[in-house]
Amino acid sequence: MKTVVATLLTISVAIATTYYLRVTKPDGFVRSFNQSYDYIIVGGGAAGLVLANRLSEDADVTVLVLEAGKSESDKPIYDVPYNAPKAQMTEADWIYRTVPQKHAQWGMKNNVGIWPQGKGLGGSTLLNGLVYIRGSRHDYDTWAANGCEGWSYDEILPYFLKTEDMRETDGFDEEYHSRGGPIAISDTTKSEIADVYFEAAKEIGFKVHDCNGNDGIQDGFCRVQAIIGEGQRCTAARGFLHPVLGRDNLHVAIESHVTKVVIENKRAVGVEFIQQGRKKHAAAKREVILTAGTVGSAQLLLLSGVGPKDHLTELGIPVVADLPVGSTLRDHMMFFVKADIDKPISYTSAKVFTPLNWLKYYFFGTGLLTSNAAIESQAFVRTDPDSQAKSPDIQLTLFSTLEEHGDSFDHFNYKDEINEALFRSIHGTEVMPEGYSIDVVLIQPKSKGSLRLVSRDPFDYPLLDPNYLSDAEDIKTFIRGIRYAQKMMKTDALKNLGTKFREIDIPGCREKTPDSDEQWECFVRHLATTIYHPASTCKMGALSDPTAVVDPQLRVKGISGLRVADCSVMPNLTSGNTMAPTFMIAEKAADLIRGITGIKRQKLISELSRARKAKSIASYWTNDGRIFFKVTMESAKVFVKSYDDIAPYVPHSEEGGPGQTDSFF
Ligand SMILES: Cc1cc2nc3c(=O)[nH]c(=O)nc-3n(C[C@H](O)[C@H](O)[C@H](O)COP(=O)(O)OP(=O)(O)OC[C@H]3O[C@@H](n4cnc5c(N)ncnc54)[C@H](O)[C@@H]3O)c2cc1C
Repeated sequence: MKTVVATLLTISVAIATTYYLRVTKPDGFVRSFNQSYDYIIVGGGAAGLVLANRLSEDADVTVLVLEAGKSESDKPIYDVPYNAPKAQMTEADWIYRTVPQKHAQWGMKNNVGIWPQGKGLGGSTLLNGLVYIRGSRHDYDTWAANGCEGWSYDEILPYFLKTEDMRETDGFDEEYHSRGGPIAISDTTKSEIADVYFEAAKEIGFKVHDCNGNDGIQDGFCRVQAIIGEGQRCTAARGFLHPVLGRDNLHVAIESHVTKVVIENKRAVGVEFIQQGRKKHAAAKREVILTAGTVGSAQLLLLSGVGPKDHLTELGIPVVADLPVGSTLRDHMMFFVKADIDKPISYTSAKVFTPLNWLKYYFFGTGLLTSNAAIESQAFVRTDPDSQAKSPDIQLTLFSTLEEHGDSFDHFNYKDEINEALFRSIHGTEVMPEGYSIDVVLIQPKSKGSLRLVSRDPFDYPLLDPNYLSDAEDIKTFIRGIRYAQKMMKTDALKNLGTKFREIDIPGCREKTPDSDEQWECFVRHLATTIYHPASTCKMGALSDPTAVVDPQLRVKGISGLRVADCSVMPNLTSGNTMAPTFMIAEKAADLIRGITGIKRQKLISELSRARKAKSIASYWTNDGRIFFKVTMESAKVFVKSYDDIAPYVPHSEEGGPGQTDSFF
């Protein structure tokens, strides 16, 4: 009897300890403050926590992070990858809304769409779809060509690598992936249906590869990589903050809503914020860094007198700097096409949310709950055969389920009759149907919108007008994307699963000819929604660029001691989801702030030392005045500014001398 009790006791203690270790997180948040800090970071989201970690590496500087939301440490539910959609519309979501849209969202109540954005430590990494995709070489080379010096693909790739802790070993290419960074990246789960997508992709001629590798040329088909480690979501808080909460020089304050940047004589000297109903102030000795996201950072600049003169004057806000804050809002949109199948191999809530899967998740980090909402594969396509486009314009994301948002109908603000038409036959059934969804995403939208204040009250949500589908080109691209999705569904591989296209039957489009472009346009204008990637409200550009708010060092033009370093600075949307690029922006920002001109230099030094060991450089070539070299033993593509840097390591017998070019690119 004693042995049985002892065994049961030991098992219980083991279970309790495992559970505790997996679901509890450190706490280290301050409610009392110093008078001043070297750096004040506004917003503890994806970007803010990168900066908190990197800037506080230097023990001599003091850093304060102010986050409006709570810590997520008491909400383990955010960590479960399959729960991603359920984290929306909770207290970790600002639940913004768009203004009524003229050209889109016709199927939504008052043409108003809901815009989730994360609130709490981790920001939108608390509730996002976990997809880790960097965008294309062309995105960044275009940024650089348009005046953002230092932001070309070759220059920013090392910052992607710096963030990453790649957990996969299969096909791991060290030129494009690395281990040991703060954010765990794993391949998503691989259901039986995911294998079939690959067959389908090959059938229609997609190149199957790593969309985060391949020299930044995304075109093709790939598994989805996601911010998952040990089966759990690796939020920015888990990756960047928790390991450094013990640093004495880093203070993190939650439930601290920043209401204004204090700017004196064109210099940011501190911030005002409200914590638990009390107004507080913190002074910045060096810089205030805004990382409050695309909505929050722009809103704060406007409240602080930085923005379009007319708009500020209208609201009675004294103008500190006349800049086009909020004038170039952009967002990606998505549209789902769905198919039923007759094999029981897709995800359904009934199959996923079982007691056994919860046990597997909590104790072993395995099972269906570790799937990021059934998002398993993706394709990047240049759909326009006539265009000279250098990168894809459509992303197809394959969800191995028919359920978009768990079992909720409310996420998109669709009218009741639309909800009925779209979801009743999926969620309102006793046996949930099997199938898959192809999410067609417009990754290079031409439509451009705006963000404006509604009042001087910092707690009033701003007017968010993405102006979706106002550019007719966007509709054409969407329809071409839908045709690709149809093409995939018609492959033998997917037909063999019994693929049956799920007809869309919604009021407003019934009179259109079935499957005509006109009918698809009608569907898209009614049903397409945000895919939650608003960006570009504080656009980066050359000092001379009248559309830019920050310069390529991310400094707000005309104001010293103030930077913006989050998703809002993107000059243009990247081709894919925006979290990985935001991590990269913040990694680079940390170095810009610290005066490090780029880890390109560090990488160069280590590559040169490898070359020294290898005794030679195998080959080199030039491109746009830059010199690239390969060492003999390992393939390492690095560029240097001058031939002199590599000359000592180039053997005399080697072909090519100064000035010789090679058409490698
Ligand atoms: C539902 C959803 C799904 C998504 N899915 C994906 C995906 O699968 N893959 C992907 O790559 N990207 C995805 N994204 C986008 C991605 O998460 C964001 O682009 C990224 O997190 C932006 O980082 P950020 O630092 O700019 O802003 P955020 O991460 O949103 O952080 C901003 C932080 O600032 C805080 N803040 C705002 N205002 C104030 C204030 N006045 N005072 C103090 N704090 C403030 C906020 O509370 C928040 O914590 C998704 C986003 C959402 C919302």
